[in-house]
Amino acid sequence: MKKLQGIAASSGIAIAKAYQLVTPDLTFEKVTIDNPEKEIERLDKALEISKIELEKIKEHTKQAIGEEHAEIFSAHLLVLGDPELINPIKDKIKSDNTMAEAALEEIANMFIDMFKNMENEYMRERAADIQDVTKRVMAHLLGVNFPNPALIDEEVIVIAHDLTPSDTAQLNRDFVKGFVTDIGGRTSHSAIMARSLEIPAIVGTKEITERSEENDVIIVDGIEGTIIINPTEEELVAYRKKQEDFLKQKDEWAKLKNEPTFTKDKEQVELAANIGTPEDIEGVLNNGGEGVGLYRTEFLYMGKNVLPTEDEQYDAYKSVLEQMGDKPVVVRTLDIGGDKELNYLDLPKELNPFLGFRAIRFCLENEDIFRTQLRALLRASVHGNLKIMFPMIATLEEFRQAKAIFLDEKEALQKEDVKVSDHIEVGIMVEIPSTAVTAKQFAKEVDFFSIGTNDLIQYTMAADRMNERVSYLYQPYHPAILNLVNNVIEAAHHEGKWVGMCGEMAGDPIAIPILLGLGLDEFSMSATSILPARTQISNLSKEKLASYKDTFLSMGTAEEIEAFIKEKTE
Ligand SMILES: C=C(OP(=O)(O)O)C(=O)O
Ligand SMILES: [Mg+2]
Repeated sequence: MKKLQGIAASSGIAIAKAYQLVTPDLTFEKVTIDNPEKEIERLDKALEISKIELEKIKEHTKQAIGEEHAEIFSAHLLVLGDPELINPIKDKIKSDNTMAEAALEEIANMFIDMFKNMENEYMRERAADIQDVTKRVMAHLLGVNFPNPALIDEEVIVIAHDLTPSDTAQLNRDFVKGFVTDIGGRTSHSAIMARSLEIPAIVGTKEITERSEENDVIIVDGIEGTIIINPTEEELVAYRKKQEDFLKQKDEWAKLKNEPTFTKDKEQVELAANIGTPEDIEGVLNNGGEGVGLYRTEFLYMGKNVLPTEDEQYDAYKSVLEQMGDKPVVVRTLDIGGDKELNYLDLPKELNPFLGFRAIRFCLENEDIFRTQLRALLRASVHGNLKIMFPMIATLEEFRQAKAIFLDEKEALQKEDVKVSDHIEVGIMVEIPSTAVTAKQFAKEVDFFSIGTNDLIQYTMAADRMNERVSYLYQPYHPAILNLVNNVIEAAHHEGKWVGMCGEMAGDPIAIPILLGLGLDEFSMSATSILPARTQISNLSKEKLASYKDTFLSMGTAEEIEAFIKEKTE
Protein backbone atom coordinates (compact mmCIF):
# COMPACT_ATOMS: atom_id res chain seq x y z
CA MET A 1 0.00 0.00 0.00
CA LYS A 2 1.28 3.42 -0.90
CA LYS A 3 -0.30 6.69 0.14
CA LEU A 4 0.03 9.96 -1.76
CA GLN A 5 -1.30 13.41 -1.06
CA GLY A 6 -2.43 15.90 -3.69
CA ILE A 7 -4.82 18.81 -4.09
CA ALA A 8 -8.47 17.79 -3.71
CA ALA A 9 -10.03 19.00 -6.96
CA SER A 10 -13.44 17.35 -7.06
CA SER A 11 -15.09 15.69 -4.09
CA GLY A 12 -16.34 12.16 -3.64
CA ILE A 13 -14.69 8.77 -3.25
CA ALA A 14 -13.78 6.51 -6.16
CA ILE A 15 -12.26 3.04 -6.15
CA ALA A 16 -11.16 1.34 -9.38
CA LYS A 17 -8.08 0.18 -11.23
CA ALA A 18 -5.53 2.53 -12.75
CA TYR A 19 -5.56 3.49 -16.41
CA GLN A 20 -2.32 5.25 -17.35
CA LEU A 21 -3.07 8.02 -19.79
CA VAL A 22 0.54 8.74 -20.69
CA THR A 23 2.16 8.97 -24.12
CA PRO A 24 4.28 5.84 -24.49
CA ASP A 25 7.95 5.84 -25.47
CA LEU A 26 7.90 5.77 -29.26
CA THR A 27 11.64 5.55 -29.90
CA PHE A 28 13.03 2.50 -31.74
CA GLU A 29 16.31 1.08 -32.91
CA LYS A 30 16.83 1.23 -36.65
CA VAL A 31 17.61 -2.08 -38.36
CA THR A 32 17.57 -3.16 -42.01
CA ILE A 33 15.11 -5.86 -42.90
CA ASP A 34 15.14 -8.67 -45.39
CA ASN A 35 11.44 -9.19 -45.89
CA PRO A 36 9.76 -5.98 -47.13
CA GLU A 37 6.45 -7.77 -47.72
CA LYS A 38 6.26 -8.65 -44.04
CA GLU A 39 7.01 -5.02 -43.11
CA ILE A 40 4.20 -3.82 -45.37
CA GLU A 41 1.88 -6.31 -43.75
CA ARG A 42 2.87 -4.96 -40.30
CA LEU A 43 2.22 -1.43 -41.51
CA ASP A 44 -1.18 -2.34 -42.94
CA LYS A 45 -2.15 -3.97 -39.66
CA ALA A 46 -1.08 -0.91 -37.63
CA LEU A 47 -3.04 1.32 -40.01
CA GLU A 48 -6.11 -0.88 -39.68
CA ILE A 49 -6.05 -0.90 -35.85
CA SER A 50 -5.52 2.87 -35.82
CA LYS A 51 -8.49 3.29 -38.13
CA ILE A 52 -10.77 1.22 -35.89
CA GLU A 53 -9.62 3.22 -32.86
CA LEU A 54 -10.11 6.58 -34.51
CA GLU A 55 -13.60 5.64 -35.63
CA LYS A 56 -14.45 4.69 -32.04
CA ILE A 57 -12.97 7.93 -30.69
CA LYS A 58 -14.82 9.96 -33.29
CA GLU A 59 -18.14 8.31 -32.48
CA HIS A 60 -17.62 8.69 -28.76
CA THR A 61 -16.64 12.36 -29.06
CA LYS A 62 -19.70 13.00 -31.19
CA GLN A 63 -21.96 11.45 -28.55
CA ALA A 64 -20.22 13.06 -25.61
CA ILE A 65 -19.60 16.63 -26.71
CA GLY A 66 -21.08 17.07 -30.17
CA GLU A 67 -20.51 16.55 -33.86
CA GLU A 68 -18.31 19.60 -34.44
CA HIS A 69 -15.79 18.40 -31.83
CA ALA A 70 -15.57 15.05 -33.63
CA GLU A 71 -14.47 16.69 -36.89
CA ILE A 72 -10.84 16.61 -35.90
CA PHE A 73 -10.97 12.80 -35.93
CA SER A 74 -12.51 12.78 -39.40
CA ALA A 75 -9.44 14.74 -40.46
CA HIS A 76 -7.23 12.12 -38.80
CA LEU A 77 -9.07 9.32 -40.61
CA LEU A 78 -8.52 11.10 -43.91
CA VAL A 79 -4.79 11.26 -43.24
CA LEU A 80 -4.75 7.59 -42.37
CA GLY A 81 -6.33 6.63 -45.68
CA ASP A 82 -4.43 9.09 -47.86
CA PRO A 83 -2.47 7.20 -50.58
CA GLU A 84 -0.23 10.23 -51.04
CA LEU A 85 1.14 9.61 -47.57
CA ILE A 86 0.88 5.83 -47.33
CA ASN A 87 2.24 4.83 -50.77
CA PRO A 88 5.58 6.61 -50.36
CA ILE A 89 6.03 4.83 -47.01
CA LYS A 90 5.47 1.46 -48.67
CA ASP A 91 7.75 2.41 -51.59
CA LYS A 92 10.47 3.29 -49.13
CA ILE A 93 10.16 -0.05 -47.36
CA LYS A 94 10.44 -1.90 -50.69
CA SER A 95 13.17 0.13 -52.32
CA ASP A 96 15.53 0.56 -49.34
CA ASN A 97 14.69 -2.47 -47.21
CA THR A 98 13.71 -0.03 -44.46
CA MET A 99 11.79 -1.19 -41.41
CA ALA A 100 8.20 0.11 -41.28
CA GLU A 101 8.84 2.35 -38.24
CA ALA A 102 11.73 4.17 -39.92
CA ALA A 103 9.90 4.56 -43.24
CA LEU A 104 6.83 5.94 -41.45
CA GLU A 105 8.93 8.38 -39.46
CA GLU A 106 10.90 9.63 -42.46
CA ILE A 107 7.97 10.14 -44.84
CA ALA A 108 5.66 11.59 -42.19
CA ASN A 109 8.34 14.07 -41.10
CA MET A 110 8.84 15.11 -44.69
CA PHE A 111 5.12 15.92 -45.04
CA ILE A 112 4.94 17.57 -41.61
CA ASP A 113 7.85 19.91 -42.51
CA MET A 114 6.30 20.68 -45.86
CA PHE A 115 2.86 21.55 -44.42
CA LYS A 116 4.27 23.46 -41.46
CA ASN A 117 5.95 25.93 -43.77
CA MET A 118 2.93 26.68 -45.92
CA GLU A 119 1.27 30.10 -46.00
CA ASN A 120 -2.24 28.69 -45.85
CA GLU A 121 -3.51 28.16 -42.31
CA TYR A 122 -5.63 25.17 -43.27
CA MET A 123 -2.60 23.40 -44.71
CA ARG A 124 -0.54 24.19 -41.62
CA GLU A 125 -3.19 22.49 -39.50
CA ARG A 126 -2.71 19.34 -41.57
CA ALA A 127 0.83 19.11 -40.14
CA ALA A 128 -0.63 18.66 -36.65
CA ASP A 129 -3.05 16.01 -37.95
CA ILE A 130 -0.22 14.00 -39.57
CA GLN A 131 1.81 14.27 -36.38
CA ASP A 132 -1.04 12.89 -34.26
CA VAL A 133 -1.85 10.07 -36.63
CA THR A 134 1.82 9.09 -37.02
CA LYS A 135 2.18 8.71 -33.26
CA ARG A 136 -0.80 6.38 -33.12
CA VAL A 137 0.38 4.19 -36.01
CA MET A 138 3.91 4.15 -34.59
CA ALA A 139 2.62 2.93 -31.23
CA HIS A 140 0.87 0.02 -32.93
CA LEU A 141 3.95 -0.85 -34.97
CA LEU A 142 5.98 -0.93 -31.75
CA GLY A 143 3.30 -2.96 -30.01
CA VAL A 144 2.75 -0.39 -27.26
CA ASN A 145 -0.55 0.89 -26.03
CA PHE A 146 -1.55 4.38 -27.22
CA PRO A 147 -4.09 5.47 -24.66
CA ASN A 148 -7.01 7.72 -25.39
CA PRO A 149 -9.68 8.75 -22.90
CA ALA A 150 -12.46 8.01 -25.39
CA LEU A 151 -11.37 4.35 -25.71
CA ILE A 152 -11.93 3.54 -22.06
CA ASP A 153 -14.68 0.95 -21.76
CA GLU A 154 -14.33 -0.38 -18.22
CA GLU A 155 -14.36 1.24 -14.78
CA VAL A 156 -11.04 2.99 -14.15
CA ILE A 157 -9.23 5.79 -12.41
CA VAL A 158 -7.37 7.81 -15.04
CA ILE A 159 -3.77 8.55 -14.11
CA ALA A 160 -2.04 11.28 -16.11
CA HIS A 161 0.79 13.76 -15.90
CA ASP A 162 -1.74 16.42 -16.87
CA LEU A 163 -5.15 16.45 -18.51
CA THR A 164 -5.98 19.13 -21.03
CA PRO A 165 -9.51 20.52 -20.95
CA SER A 166 -10.24 18.66 -24.20
CA ASP A 167 -8.98 15.33 -22.72
CA THR A 168 -11.27 15.96 -19.76
CA ALA A 169 -14.23 16.69 -22.00
CA GLN A 170 -13.83 13.24 -23.54
CA LEU A 171 -13.98 11.34 -20.25
CA ASN A 172 -16.99 9.09 -20.10
CA ARG A 173 -18.56 9.29 -16.66
CA ASP A 174 -19.91 5.74 -16.93
CA PHE A 175 -16.38 4.34 -16.95
CA VAL A 176 -14.04 6.99 -15.59
CA LYS A 177 -14.68 6.90 -11.86
CA GLY A 178 -11.99 9.43 -10.95
CA PHE A 179 -8.71 10.95 -12.06
CA VAL A 180 -5.37 11.85 -10.56
CA THR A 181 -2.65 14.00 -12.14
CA ASP A 182 0.95 14.97 -11.39
CA ILE A 183 0.48 18.66 -12.01
CA GLY A 184 -2.25 21.31 -11.82
CA GLY A 185 -4.12 23.19 -9.12
CA ARG A 186 -7.69 23.36 -7.87
CA THR A 187 -8.48 26.08 -10.36
CA SER A 188 -6.88 24.53 -13.45
CA HIS A 189 -9.58 24.00 -16.00
CA SER A 190 -9.44 20.21 -15.93
CA ALA A 191 -10.17 20.36 -12.18
CA ILE A 192 -13.08 22.72 -12.78
CA MET A 193 -14.46 20.37 -15.43
CA ALA A 194 -14.10 17.37 -13.11
CA ARG A 195 -16.41 19.12 -10.71
CA SER A 196 -19.04 19.73 -13.37
CA LEU A 197 -18.76 16.10 -14.49
CA GLU A 198 -19.06 15.10 -10.80
CA ILE A 199 -15.98 12.86 -11.06
CA PRO A 200 -13.80 12.70 -7.90
CA ALA A 201 -10.38 14.10 -8.79
CA ILE A 202 -7.02 14.95 -7.26
CA VAL A 203 -4.41 17.09 -9.00
CA GLY A 204 -0.87 18.25 -8.25
CA THR A 205 0.36 14.98 -6.71
CA LYS A 206 3.74 15.56 -8.41
CA GLU A 207 4.44 11.82 -8.83
CA ILE A 208 1.34 9.70 -9.37
CA THR A 209 2.46 8.61 -12.85
CA GLU A 210 5.74 7.36 -11.38
CA ARG A 211 4.34 5.78 -8.24
CA SER A 212 1.48 3.83 -9.80
CA GLU A 213 1.23 1.22 -12.50
CA GLU A 214 -1.42 0.13 -14.96
CA ASN A 215 -4.11 -1.96 -13.21
CA ASP A 216 -3.07 -1.03 -9.66
CA VAL A 217 -6.13 -0.65 -7.47
CA ILE A 218 -6.53 3.03 -6.61
CA ILE A 219 -8.63 4.80 -4.01
CA VAL A 220 -9.28 8.47 -4.79
CA ASP A 221 -10.46 10.46 -1.81
CA GLY A 222 -11.46 13.72 -3.50
CA ILE A 223 -12.63 15.12 -0.18
CA GLU A 224 -9.22 15.00 1.52
CA GLY A 225 -6.97 14.86 -1.55
CA THR A 226 -5.59 11.44 -0.58
CA ILE A 227 -4.75 8.59 -2.95
CA ILE A 228 -4.14 5.04 -1.81
CA ILE A 229 -2.42 2.69 -4.24
CA ASN A 230 -3.16 -1.04 -3.78
CA PRO A 231 -5.01 -0.64 -0.46
CA THR A 232 -5.31 -3.29 2.22
CA GLU A 233 -8.64 -5.04 2.74
CA GLU A 234 -9.26 -2.91 5.84
CA GLU A 235 -8.70 0.30 3.93
CA LEU A 236 -11.03 -0.84 1.19
CA VAL A 237 -13.76 -1.48 3.73
CA ALA A 238 -13.19 1.91 5.39
CA TYR A 239 -13.31 3.82 2.12
CA ARG A 240 -16.39 1.97 0.86
CA LYS A 241 -18.06 3.15 4.05
CA LYS A 242 -16.82 6.71 3.48
CA GLN A 243 -18.18 6.52 -0.08
CA GLU A 244 -21.58 5.43 1.22
CA ASP A 245 -21.61 8.23 3.83
CA PHE A 246 -20.78 10.77 1.14
CA LEU A 247 -23.69 9.57 -1.00
CA LYS A 248 -26.03 9.72 2.02
CA GLN A 249 -24.85 13.25 2.75
CA LYS A 250 -25.63 14.16 -0.86
CA ASP A 251 -29.19 12.91 -0.40
CA GLU A 252 -29.49 15.11 2.69
CA TRP A 253 -28.33 18.17 0.78
CA ALA A 254 -30.73 17.38 -2.04
CA LYS A 255 -33.65 18.21 0.25
CA LEU A 256 -32.81 21.90 -0.23
CA LYS A 257 -32.81 21.60 -4.00
CA ASN A 258 -35.82 23.74 -4.71
CA GLU A 259 -35.40 26.15 -1.82
CA PRO A 260 -34.15 29.73 -2.08
CA THR A 261 -30.97 30.58 -0.15
CA PHE A 262 -31.41 32.42 3.14
CA THR A 263 -29.05 33.03 6.03
CA LYS A 264 -30.18 32.31 9.59
CA ASP A 265 -31.11 36.01 9.95
CA LYS A 266 -33.24 35.84 6.77
CA GLU A 267 -30.92 37.63 4.37
CA GLN A 268 -31.20 36.24 0.85
CA VAL A 269 -28.25 35.54 -1.46
CA GLU A 270 -28.13 33.86 -4.85
CA LEU A 271 -26.33 30.58 -5.45
CA ALA A 272 -25.52 30.16 -9.12
CA ALA A 273 -23.41 27.69 -11.07
CA ASN A 274 -20.44 27.85 -13.39
CA ILE A 275 -20.88 25.97 -16.64
CA GLY A 276 -18.85 25.16 -19.75
CA THR A 277 -21.46 23.69 -22.10
CA PRO A 278 -25.27 23.57 -22.51
CA GLU A 279 -25.10 19.93 -21.33
CA ASP A 280 -23.99 21.14 -17.89
CA ILE A 281 -27.41 22.72 -17.24
CA GLU A 282 -28.89 19.37 -16.24
CA GLY A 283 -26.40 19.23 -13.35
CA VAL A 284 -27.14 22.85 -12.42
CA LEU A 285 -30.85 22.20 -12.10
CA ASN A 286 -30.33 18.87 -10.32
CA ASN A 287 -28.13 20.63 -7.80
CA GLY A 288 -30.53 23.49 -7.13
CA GLY A 289 -28.75 26.28 -9.03
CA GLU A 290 -30.64 29.60 -8.94
CA GLY A 291 -28.88 30.84 -12.05
CA VAL A 292 -25.74 30.53 -14.12
CA GLY A 293 -23.13 32.93 -12.77
CA LEU A 294 -20.52 32.07 -15.36
CA TYR A 295 -20.87 30.38 -18.72
CA ARG A 296 -17.33 29.81 -19.99
CA THR A 297 -17.99 30.09 -23.71
CA GLU A 298 -14.45 29.20 -24.76
CA PHE A 299 -15.32 25.49 -24.74
CA LEU A 300 -17.44 26.20 -27.82
CA TYR A 301 -14.24 27.23 -29.57
CA MET A 302 -12.01 24.41 -28.30
CA GLY A 303 -11.42 20.81 -29.41
CA LYS A 304 -12.21 21.54 -33.04
CA ASN A 305 -10.52 22.82 -36.17
CA VAL A 306 -12.46 25.98 -36.96
CA LEU A 307 -14.20 28.84 -35.18
CA PRO A 308 -17.83 28.18 -34.26
CA THR A 309 -20.27 29.93 -36.60
CA GLU A 310 -22.75 32.55 -35.40
CA ASP A 311 -25.59 30.04 -35.74
CA GLU A 312 -23.75 27.32 -33.82
CA GLN A 313 -23.18 29.78 -31.01
CA TYR A 314 -26.74 31.05 -31.14
CA ASP A 315 -28.02 27.47 -30.72
CA ALA A 316 -25.80 26.88 -27.68
CA TYR A 317 -26.75 30.16 -25.96
CA LYS A 318 -30.44 29.69 -26.74
CA SER A 319 -30.34 26.19 -25.32
CA VAL A 320 -28.78 27.39 -22.04
CA LEU A 321 -31.21 30.32 -21.73
CA GLU A 322 -34.27 28.23 -22.48
CA GLN A 323 -33.30 25.48 -20.06
CA MET A 324 -32.82 28.08 -17.30
CA GLY A 325 -36.21 29.76 -17.93
CA ASP A 326 -36.37 33.13 -16.21
CA LYS A 327 -33.32 32.45 -14.02
CA PRO A 328 -30.34 34.73 -14.74
CA VAL A 329 -27.59 33.47 -17.04
CA VAL A 330 -24.29 35.36 -17.10
CA VAL A 331 -22.41 34.58 -20.30
CA ARG A 332 -18.77 35.48 -20.46
CA THR A 333 -17.37 36.42 -23.86
CA LEU A 334 -14.43 34.47 -25.23
CA ASP A 335 -11.64 34.05 -22.67
CA ILE A 336 -9.05 32.25 -24.72
CA GLY A 337 -5.42 32.07 -23.61
CA GLY A 338 -3.66 30.88 -20.46
CA ASP A 339 -4.29 27.13 -20.27
CA LYS A 340 -7.08 27.38 -22.87
CA GLU A 341 -5.41 27.27 -26.27
CA LEU A 342 -6.95 27.43 -29.74
CA ASN A 343 -4.44 25.62 -31.94
CA TYR A 344 -6.20 26.52 -35.16
CA LEU A 345 -5.67 30.25 -34.63
CA ASP A 346 -1.94 29.63 -34.71
CA LEU A 347 -1.13 32.40 -32.23
CA PRO A 348 2.58 32.83 -31.50
CA LYS A 349 3.82 30.97 -28.41
CA GLU A 350 4.28 33.33 -25.48
CA LEU A 351 6.74 33.10 -22.62
CA ASN A 352 4.04 33.98 -20.14
CA PRO A 353 0.64 33.17 -21.61
CA PHE A 354 -1.32 34.04 -18.45
CA LEU A 355 -0.01 37.60 -18.77
CA GLY A 356 -0.23 37.65 -22.53
CA PHE A 357 -2.48 38.20 -25.47
CA ARG A 358 -5.69 36.67 -24.18
CA ALA A 359 -9.40 37.15 -23.46
CA ILE A 360 -10.67 40.70 -24.11
CA ARG A 361 -7.22 41.71 -25.41
CA PHE A 362 -7.56 39.11 -28.15
CA CYS A 363 -11.22 40.00 -28.85
CA LEU A 364 -10.59 43.70 -29.24
CA GLU A 365 -7.89 42.97 -31.81
CA ASN A 366 -9.95 40.34 -33.58
CA GLU A 367 -13.16 42.31 -33.76
CA ASP A 368 -14.77 40.03 -36.34
CA ILE A 369 -14.57 37.06 -33.95
CA PHE A 370 -15.86 39.21 -31.08
CA ARG A 371 -18.70 40.69 -33.12
CA THR A 372 -19.84 37.23 -34.26
CA GLN A 373 -20.13 36.15 -30.63
CA LEU A 374 -21.97 39.31 -29.58
CA ARG A 375 -24.44 38.94 -32.45
CA ALA A 376 -25.15 35.34 -31.48
CA LEU A 377 -25.69 36.43 -27.87
CA LEU A 378 -27.94 39.34 -28.82
CA ARG A 379 -30.08 37.11 -31.02
CA ALA A 380 -30.35 34.54 -28.22
CA SER A 381 -31.21 37.19 -25.62
CA VAL A 382 -34.96 36.94 -26.30
CA HIS A 383 -34.97 33.34 -25.04
CA GLY A 384 -34.25 34.05 -21.39
CA ASN A 385 -32.62 36.27 -18.80
CA LEU A 386 -29.24 37.04 -20.37
CA LYS A 387 -26.41 39.07 -18.84
CA ILE A 388 -23.07 39.51 -20.59
CA MET A 389 -19.65 40.00 -19.07
CA PHE A 390 -16.21 40.68 -20.46
CA PRO A 391 -13.19 38.77 -19.11
CA MET A 392 -9.76 40.10 -18.07
CA ILE A 393 -10.70 43.75 -18.06
CA ALA A 394 -7.66 45.77 -16.91
CA THR A 395 -8.64 49.30 -17.91
CA LEU A 396 -11.77 51.36 -18.25
CA GLU A 397 -10.95 51.96 -21.91
CA GLU A 398 -11.18 48.23 -22.58
CA PHE A 399 -14.63 48.08 -21.04
CA ARG A 400 -15.81 51.15 -22.94
CA GLN A 401 -14.48 49.78 -26.22
CA ALA A 402 -16.09 46.35 -25.69
CA LYS A 403 -19.40 47.90 -24.63
CA ALA A 404 -19.38 50.22 -27.67
CA ILE A 405 -18.96 47.21 -29.98
CA PHE A 406 -21.81 45.47 -28.16
CA LEU A 407 -24.09 48.52 -28.61
CA ASP A 408 -23.06 48.82 -32.24
CA GLU A 409 -24.05 45.19 -32.95
CA LYS A 410 -27.30 45.66 -31.04
CA GLU A 411 -28.21 48.66 -33.14
CA ALA A 412 -27.26 46.88 -36.36
CA LEU A 413 -29.50 43.91 -35.51
CA GLN A 414 -32.39 46.17 -34.55
CA LYS A 415 -32.04 47.95 -37.90
CA GLU A 416 -32.37 44.54 -39.56
CA ASP A 417 -35.56 44.00 -37.52
CA VAL A 418 -34.00 41.19 -35.52
CA LYS A 419 -35.55 41.01 -32.07
CA VAL A 420 -33.17 41.51 -29.15
CA SER A 421 -33.86 41.94 -25.45
CA ASP A 422 -33.71 45.47 -24.09
CA HIS A 423 -32.71 44.43 -20.58
CA ILE A 424 -29.31 42.84 -21.08
CA GLU A 425 -27.03 43.85 -18.22
CA VAL A 426 -23.40 44.29 -19.26
CA GLY A 427 -20.76 43.72 -16.61
CA ILE A 428 -17.16 42.69 -16.17
CA MET A 429 -15.04 40.07 -14.49
CA VAL A 430 -12.83 41.54 -11.80
CA GLU A 431 -9.79 39.32 -12.01
CA ILE A 432 -6.97 41.80 -12.49
CA PRO A 433 -5.78 43.80 -9.45
CA SER A 434 -5.86 47.13 -11.37
CA THR A 435 -9.61 46.73 -11.80
CA ALA A 436 -10.22 45.65 -8.21
CA VAL A 437 -8.31 48.69 -6.96
CA THR A 438 -10.20 51.11 -9.23
CA ALA A 439 -13.60 49.44 -8.77
CA LYS A 440 -15.09 52.80 -7.73
CA GLN A 441 -14.46 54.22 -11.20
CA PHE A 442 -15.74 51.09 -12.94
CA ALA A 443 -18.86 50.91 -10.75
CA LYS A 444 -20.24 54.06 -12.33
CA GLU A 445 -20.24 52.45 -15.79
CA VAL A 446 -20.80 48.70 -15.47
CA ASP A 447 -24.08 47.01 -14.57
CA PHE A 448 -22.43 44.42 -12.32
CA PHE A 449 -19.15 42.87 -11.25
CA SER A 450 -18.25 39.20 -11.05
CA ILE A 451 -15.05 38.62 -9.12
CA GLY A 452 -12.85 35.99 -10.77
CA THR A 453 -10.70 34.96 -7.86
CA ASN A 454 -9.01 32.12 -9.76
CA ASP A 455 -7.06 34.73 -11.67
CA LEU A 456 -7.29 37.58 -9.16
CA ILE A 457 -5.39 35.48 -6.60
CA GLN A 458 -2.70 34.41 -9.05
CA TYR A 459 -2.14 37.98 -10.25
CA THR A 460 -2.21 39.52 -6.77
CA MET A 461 0.12 36.95 -5.23
CA ALA A 462 2.21 36.48 -8.41
CA ALA A 463 1.67 32.71 -8.04
CA ASP A 464 0.73 30.69 -11.12
CA ARG A 465 -2.62 28.97 -10.48
CA MET A 466 -1.43 25.90 -12.40
CA ASN A 467 1.84 25.44 -10.56
CA GLU A 468 1.69 23.15 -7.54
CA ARG A 469 5.18 24.28 -6.44
CA VAL A 470 3.87 27.75 -5.62
CA SER A 471 0.42 26.64 -4.50
CA TYR A 472 1.34 27.60 -0.91
CA LEU A 473 1.19 31.22 -2.10
CA TYR A 474 -2.18 30.77 -3.70
CA GLN A 475 -4.06 32.03 -0.64
CA PRO A 476 -7.74 32.94 -1.04
CA TYR A 477 -7.98 34.23 2.55
CA HIS A 478 -4.90 36.42 2.32
CA PRO A 479 -5.72 39.92 3.59
CA ALA A 480 -4.62 41.36 0.22
CA ILE A 481 -7.32 39.35 -1.54
CA LEU A 482 -10.02 40.03 1.02
CA ASN A 483 -9.33 43.77 0.98
CA LEU A 484 -9.59 43.78 -2.81
CA VAL A 485 -12.87 41.85 -2.67
CA ASN A 486 -14.16 44.26 -0.03
CA ASN A 487 -13.17 47.24 -2.16
CA VAL A 488 -15.11 45.86 -5.13
CA ILE A 489 -18.24 45.12 -3.08
CA GLU A 490 -18.24 48.53 -1.37
CA ALA A 491 -17.72 50.35 -4.68
CA ALA A 492 -20.53 48.44 -6.37
CA HIS A 493 -23.03 48.85 -3.54
CA HIS A 494 -22.27 52.56 -3.40
CA GLU A 495 -23.52 52.80 -6.98
CA GLY A 496 -26.44 50.41 -6.39
CA LYS A 497 -24.88 47.62 -8.46
CA TRP A 498 -24.67 43.94 -7.57
CA VAL A 499 -21.53 41.86 -7.12
CA GLY A 500 -21.05 38.18 -7.75
CA MET A 501 -18.05 35.92 -7.48
CA CYS A 502 -17.46 33.18 -10.03
CA GLY A 503 -13.97 32.10 -8.98
CA GLU A 504 -13.71 28.81 -7.11
CA MET A 505 -13.44 30.71 -3.83
CA ALA A 506 -17.20 31.36 -3.95
CA GLY A 507 -17.90 27.68 -3.16
CA ASP A 508 -15.22 27.27 -0.51
CA PRO A 509 -16.78 26.56 2.92
CA ILE A 510 -14.16 28.64 4.73
CA ALA A 511 -14.55 31.59 2.35
CA ILE A 512 -18.36 31.56 2.38
CA PRO A 513 -18.78 33.14 5.87
CA ILE A 514 -16.12 35.72 5.01
CA LEU A 515 -17.87 36.65 1.75
CA LEU A 516 -21.25 36.81 3.46
CA GLY A 517 -19.75 39.19 6.01
CA LEU A 518 -18.38 41.34 3.19
CA GLY A 519 -21.84 41.50 1.61
CA LEU A 520 -21.38 39.47 -1.60
CA ASP A 521 -24.71 39.19 -3.46
CA GLU A 522 -24.21 36.22 -5.75
CA PHE A 523 -22.02 33.14 -5.29
CA SER A 524 -21.31 31.18 -8.45
CA MET A 525 -19.63 27.81 -8.10
CA SER A 526 -19.35 24.27 -9.40
CA ALA A 527 -22.88 22.87 -9.42
CA THR A 528 -21.97 20.17 -6.89
CA SER A 529 -20.99 22.80 -4.31
CA ILE A 530 -24.38 24.55 -4.35
CA LEU A 531 -26.34 22.33 -1.97
CA PRO A 532 -23.61 22.05 0.68
CA ALA A 533 -23.23 25.87 0.44
CA ARG A 534 -26.99 26.40 0.86
CA THR A 535 -26.98 24.17 3.94
CA GLN A 536 -24.02 26.03 5.40
CA ILE A 537 -25.47 29.49 4.71
CA SER A 538 -28.78 28.59 6.38
CA ASN A 539 -26.80 28.22 9.62
CA LEU A 540 -24.92 31.53 9.39
CA SER A 541 -25.95 35.03 10.49
CA LYS A 542 -24.99 37.70 7.99
CA GLU A 543 -25.25 40.50 10.52
CA LYS A 544 -22.89 38.76 12.92
CA LEU A 545 -20.38 38.00 10.16
CA ALA A 546 -20.51 41.61 8.98
CA SER A 547 -19.63 42.75 12.50
CA TYR A 548 -16.32 40.79 12.23
CA LYS A 549 -15.38 42.44 8.95
CA ASP A 550 -13.08 45.20 10.24
CA THR A 551 -11.30 42.71 12.47
CA PHE A 552 -10.47 40.15 9.82
CA LEU A 553 -9.67 42.73 7.13
CA SER A 554 -6.96 44.18 9.33
CA MET A 555 -5.34 40.85 10.23
CA GLY A 556 -1.84 40.15 8.93
CA THR A 557 -1.98 36.63 7.54
CA ALA A 558 -4.33 34.19 5.83
CA GLU A 559 -3.71 31.72 8.61
CA GLU A 560 -4.92 34.15 11.29
CA ILE A 561 -8.03 34.99 9.28
CA GLU A 562 -8.83 31.32 8.70
CA ALA A 563 -8.44 30.48 12.39
CA PHE A 564 -10.56 33.50 13.39
CA ILE A 565 -13.41 32.62 11.02
CA LYS A 566 -13.35 28.95 12.01
CA GLU A 567 -13.59 29.89 15.66
CA LYS A 568 -16.45 32.32 15.05
CA THR A 569 -18.51 29.90 12.98
CA GLU A 570 -18.06 26.74 14.99
C1 LIG B 1 -13.76 32.45 -13.03
C2 LIG B 1 -12.58 32.76 -13.50
O1 LIG B 1 -12.27 32.53 -14.80
P1 LIG B 1 -11.39 31.31 -15.33
O2 LIG B 1 -11.27 30.30 -14.23
O3 LIG B 1 -12.09 30.75 -16.52
O4 LIG B 1 -10.09 31.97 -15.67
C3 LIG B 1 -11.54 33.33 -12.63
O5 LIG B 1 -10.48 33.74 -13.11
O6 LIG B 1 -11.81 33.36 -11.43
MG1 LIG C 1 -10.19 34.07 -15.21
